[in-house]
Amino acid sequence: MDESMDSAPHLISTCVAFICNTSQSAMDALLEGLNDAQKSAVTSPANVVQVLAPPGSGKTKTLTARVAYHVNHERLQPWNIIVCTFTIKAAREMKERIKGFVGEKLEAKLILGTFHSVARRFLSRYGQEIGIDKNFGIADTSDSTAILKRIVARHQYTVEPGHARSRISKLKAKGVSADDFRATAKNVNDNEFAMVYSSYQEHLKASNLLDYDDLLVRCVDLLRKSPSCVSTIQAVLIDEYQDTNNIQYELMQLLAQSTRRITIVGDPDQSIYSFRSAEIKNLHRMRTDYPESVVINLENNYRSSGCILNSAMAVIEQDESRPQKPLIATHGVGEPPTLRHLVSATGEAKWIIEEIKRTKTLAAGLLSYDDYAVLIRSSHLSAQIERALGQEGIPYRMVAGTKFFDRAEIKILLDYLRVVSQPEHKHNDAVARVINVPSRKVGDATVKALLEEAEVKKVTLWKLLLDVARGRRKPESKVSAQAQKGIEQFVNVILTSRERLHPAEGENCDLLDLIYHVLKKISFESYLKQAHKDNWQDRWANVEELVNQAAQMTTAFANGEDILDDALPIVQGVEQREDTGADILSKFLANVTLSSVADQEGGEVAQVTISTIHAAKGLEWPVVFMPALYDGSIPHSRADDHDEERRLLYVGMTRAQGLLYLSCPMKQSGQEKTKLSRFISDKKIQKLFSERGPDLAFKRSTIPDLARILRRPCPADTDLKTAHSLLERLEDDKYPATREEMDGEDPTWGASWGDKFNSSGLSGDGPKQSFKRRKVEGSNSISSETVSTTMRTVSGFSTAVTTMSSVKTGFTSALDLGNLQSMQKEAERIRSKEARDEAREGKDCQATSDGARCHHKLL
Ligand SMILES: Nc1ncnc2c1ncn2[C@@H]1O[C@H](COP(=O)(O)OP(=O)(O)OP(=O)(O)O)[C@@H](O)[C@H]1O
Repeated sequence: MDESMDSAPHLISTCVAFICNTSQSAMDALLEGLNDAQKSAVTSPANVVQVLAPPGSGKTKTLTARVAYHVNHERLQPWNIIVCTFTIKAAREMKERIKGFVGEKLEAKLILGTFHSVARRFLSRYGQEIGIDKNFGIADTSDSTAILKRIVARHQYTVEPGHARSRISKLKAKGVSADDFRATAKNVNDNEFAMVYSSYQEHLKASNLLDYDDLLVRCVDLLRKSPSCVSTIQAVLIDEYQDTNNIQYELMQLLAQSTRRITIVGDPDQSIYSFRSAEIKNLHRMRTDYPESVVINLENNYRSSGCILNSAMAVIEQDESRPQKPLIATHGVGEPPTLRHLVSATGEAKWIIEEIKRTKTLAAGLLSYDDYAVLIRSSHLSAQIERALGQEGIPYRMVAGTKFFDRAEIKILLDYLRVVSQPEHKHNDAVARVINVPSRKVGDATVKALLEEAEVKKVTLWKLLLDVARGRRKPESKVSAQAQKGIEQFVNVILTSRERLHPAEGENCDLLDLIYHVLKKISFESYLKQAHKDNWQDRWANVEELVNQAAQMTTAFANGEDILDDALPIVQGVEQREDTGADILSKFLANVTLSSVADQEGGEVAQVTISTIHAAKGLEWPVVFMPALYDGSIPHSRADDHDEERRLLYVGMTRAQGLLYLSCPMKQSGQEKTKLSRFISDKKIQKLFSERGPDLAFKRSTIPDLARILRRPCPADTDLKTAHSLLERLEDDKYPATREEMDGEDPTWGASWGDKFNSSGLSGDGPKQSFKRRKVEGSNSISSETVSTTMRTVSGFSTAVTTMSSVKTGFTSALDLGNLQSMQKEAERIRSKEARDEAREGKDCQATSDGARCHHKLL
């Protein structure tokens, strides 16, 4: 026997051992940092897994690891796995996390995105099965409203177009078509609405448009009719499941129809989208439809300090119909959250800015502006905060405010591109919006008349304009000579651009060249300079940003890469449409229409985030402010479901990792008096909060505790001390905090107490407040001793576990708060005793109110 044959078994066993070791180590890496419950969810052999868990318990982390587990250990092909997220931002974050496990190449092949973008992919590839044209456009909310406005005006219906749009959307979310609705219409109003709904659908169809809801509805139709389109799909995973609506539920079922392999993660306490028809009942429905479901609960919270968690639980536990659930804090107790009263909305905004500056400075590099979020119940509340941030020159980003693709200049350019892309089929509204931008002397009345004429004659506005420009048709309404010329110019812009869209046979469209052509033809930069003298540079920078995005896409397209999230598995027996060179523009437009993420993410400059609470779902920040917590704001005056409003507050509070501030101005910006939100007005709940912002200057444990919660290195003592010298006020004492302090408050609120005293000729560094300045603690601070975080190693992974002397490790309900409070009281008692002792010993510091002097001495 030859020698090599002899060594073969050894070689094979070495290889097997190597492969086993490699896959074992890959498995270890995948499960590293997960707790036992998370691990069992990730590796569960069950077909249907429901991970139900409270905020910050690692649901998204678990879902991500399960995707990686499917790929790395069950050897599923990534293109046979669908992952649906609730927002584009969440999709991006998950992509990033999955990349880390399976590598960039495999990650790119996953079908991962929002329900809408996943549905769009299937419709784009297989839509012909149900008669959907390949290059269908997507009608955004403003397109839908504009269409409905015209339908209502033309037939003199009584329904308000915005209301009609949201009613149609709700019906679609429940899977009720226009015909279904008509069949059940009970009265005159219903009959009228049925007609509006039908006309709207007809208009969309004639224009080859789908609105957001149609993407889901039509995808459901497609997958019902042609299940083979998803015959290759082996696993479906859904994030934020509690906010799925009926149509999304159906879509989930259809996507997973081949193997019924589904993993969902969710939290009923975070269900906050019923206004978008989310069905909290879908959790139970799933258990009925999939009796094989295995439910795994996660109980550890890895995000927030104990105090924050406890206050949030006290809020949610007011809903007595809700089952009690354990939630165990893994971090230290931390600083009690703040519940701050302020005199006015303006004062509240100024106070927020003061607190951002104070805490950021005192944290000596531990916090940056990126770490702060201001979460608001309604978007109009941002105005005061934005102004105050602007005045202080603090950079900020808006989430769910005016999004990049909603900015006027971007909308204009995109409208042009939409018309260039598909002038014949659709986008009457886009044509109408830009025909006179920049001005071509085609007045509103002319545009309106032409639009009506086009709709009545059932031709597109573009076709009508083309005929008018070429002298083939005389419009019914009078068109001035100037307007005629303007129409000709507009038609010329579109036609010359379309030449670039369809270059010579075999050549691809150069998207950049096309965009530059449009910009030049409409002299867009000059137009912006003229129309927006004060901020045209910013607007032009936005345009440049859009061009950058197009450039990236062009490069990817040229390199033959899969641009956008467009890849779908090839299914035998179902024809898959090929891309052509001209498709790049429609893909680009589809992508931007579906984009609803905040702009300028990941920019160089650290920025404070302003977001609605709804849009903050799934996110976390070291420091969170929630202003305007009064009845009417939260619960919102128009909200029917107060339980959902309470959940909203709970979602907001649980976004905070280290510091949480709730605040309530005594007067709204319109000067109406306020009443503290009923969700936090209970005395027992108020006890969980401190009246003022946390003590970061005098209490030695605050910053080290914060650093531990954030898993960041603690700043050096010298840096912390230097930070003190940078601030005039070390504590949250610039504005009065209690009702007593505010009584007799003069109407010039907004100026600080100090300012007011100075201006009234009084000297001193503030009013006579009941609030006592604190003194610097010794290094043997109580809090850091009472709460310590230790690392425990469990089967190859480490988790931070909090141990507290005298209180138990976690808590399961807000009732445990008694413990926390008594602990804090005890800490406070010992601190005062120390201070008294020091005073007796004749030290420089006075025990009560002279902390500031003491502090200067210390420096
Ligand atoms: N086992 C763990 N050990 C340490 N940190 C963890 C663990 N699991 C999750 N985390 C961390 O906890 C934080 C919250 O995780 P994640 O966002 O996945 O929670 P979630 O349950 O999806 O929260 P929410 O419901 O509020 O969106 C993240 O910073 C995450 O990295």
